[in-house]
Amino acid sequence: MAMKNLYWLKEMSNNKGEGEEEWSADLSQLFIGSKFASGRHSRIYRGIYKHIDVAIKLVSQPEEDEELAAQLENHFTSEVALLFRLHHPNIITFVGACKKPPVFCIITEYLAGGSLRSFLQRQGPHSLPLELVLKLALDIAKGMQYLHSQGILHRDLKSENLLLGEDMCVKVADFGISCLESQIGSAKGFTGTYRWMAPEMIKEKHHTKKVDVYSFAIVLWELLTGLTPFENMTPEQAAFAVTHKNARPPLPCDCPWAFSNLINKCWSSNPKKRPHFDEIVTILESYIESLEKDPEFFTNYKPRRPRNLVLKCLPKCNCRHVSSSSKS
Ligand SMILES: Nc1ncnc2c1ncn2[C@@H]1O[C@H](COP(=O)(O)OP(=O)(O)OP(=O)(O)O)[C@@H](O)[C@H]1O
Repeated sequence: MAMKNLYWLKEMSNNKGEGEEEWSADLSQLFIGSKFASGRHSRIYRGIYKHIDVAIKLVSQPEEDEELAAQLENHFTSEVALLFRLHHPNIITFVGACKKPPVFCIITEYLAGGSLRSFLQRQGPHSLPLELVLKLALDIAKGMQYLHSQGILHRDLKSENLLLGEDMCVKVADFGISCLESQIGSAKGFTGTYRWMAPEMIKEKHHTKKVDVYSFAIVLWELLTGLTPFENMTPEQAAFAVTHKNARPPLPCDCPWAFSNLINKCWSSNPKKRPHFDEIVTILESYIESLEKDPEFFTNYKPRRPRNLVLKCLPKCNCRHVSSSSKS
């Protein structure tokens, strides 16, 4: 599928008329089918583009709200520019786009499994086998590792924006509020989703790639529990609890150490303490390898103590001894 799309994309970009962008789709080759989903400002249709099964996101600009219309146009332009340059098995494949105001459309591959959120809702709480949690988490982490390697922040990572393809392969989608690391502005007036949003972003402070690592922790929690984060709160109450009470969704009491350890690091309130996706991918791959060797891995796993913690635990007299002897 990805190869096919790349081929068409290349062909499309070789035959552009005046005023058309490299990514412009040939609308005479597009067949729009029925609507199957909606976003806050969009409707998503199934369709066929040059014999490929596609999803078509149609965004209509509201005539009565100029500010919102301008914002939606910005999101569209930035989403297309970013999608156009991304090629990875865990990132949704871009097919083409069309900008004919007041209608904008983005055409991507169609992912029959729908969103991870709806999949988790269908499965019910606490029902995914840990092997599957690991596989899905690794797919997401690999997609995010690639995105960050391209200098891009997603900024709206959540189970609704993760889509399931064949063989339960997860792909990261919806780059409407993503941006280049080199162009991060303030998070003021941000339209991301509070339940998944890092505290520094809720506070509209300076933010980094690490906001995606925080959101990844919440998604990992969703995979383990099948629940909605901060379910009994409104999004605003959740934002308040996260920023002022350092609240996080409760980990299940039977949550294996291997996961709670990783989640606690990833949603740390200090962004610098959150690992990079390179490290997360390595950790998840090591878990998969260990699980293959030892089916009891999750029961037997004990986190290694950091070295400075061992020093802190030494009896005081030993510490004094160490410091006095090093002085002399
Ligand atoms: N390529 C696709 N294949 C299958 N389903 C899709 C695809 N694209 C979108 N969807 C479905 O449509 C929903 C909304 O898509 P998307 O998040 O891209 O729209 P949006 O307008 O950006 O939404 P919002 O602004 O509310 O986040 C997804 O959660 C998913 O269920």
